[in-house]
Amino acid sequence: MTDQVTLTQFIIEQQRGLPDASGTFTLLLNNIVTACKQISHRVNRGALIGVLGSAGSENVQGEVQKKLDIITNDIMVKALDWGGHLGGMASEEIDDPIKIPKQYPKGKYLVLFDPLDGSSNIDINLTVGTIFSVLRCREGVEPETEDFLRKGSEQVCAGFVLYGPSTMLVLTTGNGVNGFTLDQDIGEFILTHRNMRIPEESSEFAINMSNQRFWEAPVKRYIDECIAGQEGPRGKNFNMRWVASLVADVYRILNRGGVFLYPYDLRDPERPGKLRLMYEANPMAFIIEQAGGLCSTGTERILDIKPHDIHQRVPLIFGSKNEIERLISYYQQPTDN
Ligand SMILES: O=P(O)(O)OC[C@H]1O[C@](O)(COP(=O)(O)O)[C@@H](O)[C@@H]1O
Ligand SMILES: [Mg+2]
Ligand SMILES: [Mg+2]
Repeated sequence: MTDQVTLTQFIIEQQRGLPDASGTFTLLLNNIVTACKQISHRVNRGALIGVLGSAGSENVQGEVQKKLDIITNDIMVKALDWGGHLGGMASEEIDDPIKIPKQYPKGKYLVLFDPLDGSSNIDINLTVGTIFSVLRCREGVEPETEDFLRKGSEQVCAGFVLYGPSTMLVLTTGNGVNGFTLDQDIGEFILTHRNMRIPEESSEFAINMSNQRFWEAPVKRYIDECIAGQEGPRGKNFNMRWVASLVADVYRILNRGGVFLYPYDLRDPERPGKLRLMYEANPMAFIIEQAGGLCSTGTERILDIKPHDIHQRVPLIFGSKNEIERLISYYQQPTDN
């Protein structure tokens, strides 16, 4: 007997407290986790098994796909479709919702996922991840696109797996945020980071500075004030980090606080942001809020957005509570641009 708590034990323990729990959710999560272990293995083997590099194709958003974008998407779909707990799925890499094959039973959940987040980093051996969001669906009905288009506040579970120096799972079911580390020797995720909380104060920001000339006034002001440091209006020095893998930037902020911004910018006025609402912003917003942080577009809480498209993009600003409140207040003040 050991004091270690496995992910399965942790989930079963949590479900015991719920009156109408049937065990289906535990099975669903188990299948997601199995897929992520397979992905972890592929990412870790990398060049040894010939999975790096471009696939030479584009996804629905016109982005060049890496081989691993396609491989990880296939792993997720295969691990999830047969179990009888899903009504349907949606993936960053596939235009329309993915139907459950006729021979398999249909269940009461929908899963939306980004199978490989930060994939532009994969060939340079930096941290990447898998992000997922779970919604309820009408049972026994073939879900239409409309059934997926629900506010983030309706998520029943959200999580991400980080393929970094350690493989880690960060998870919320609406009852705080917990982190699990994959013990490669026994193939189990072990609870290592209980009840993760984002520090309310911070002096670290994350933004892609190369877009500076396209930012709107509130973002310019916030970043200028950070950079002005001790001599500026904030009266303290700030540090900057930008991994360009959302999963890694979120994980850092969960641990030591900070602010992440991928704001609306004027590069392409038709494009509302870079990151995708349904399988990037929503699951991360659920996790960030459950850990005591805030998540916004600058003018609206992410979890309150009524979606209109599975692949829609949003401005995304999140992190330590006091800093995000300050940023939101800048958006509320009249400016020149
Ligand atoms: O390259 P940029 O413009 O800095 O964007 C980085 C952002 O794009 C992403 O890589 C988008 O995710 P995908 O790799 O899943 O398309 C985020 O993980 C990251 O925060
Ligand atoms: Mg992504
Ligand atoms: Mg991706």
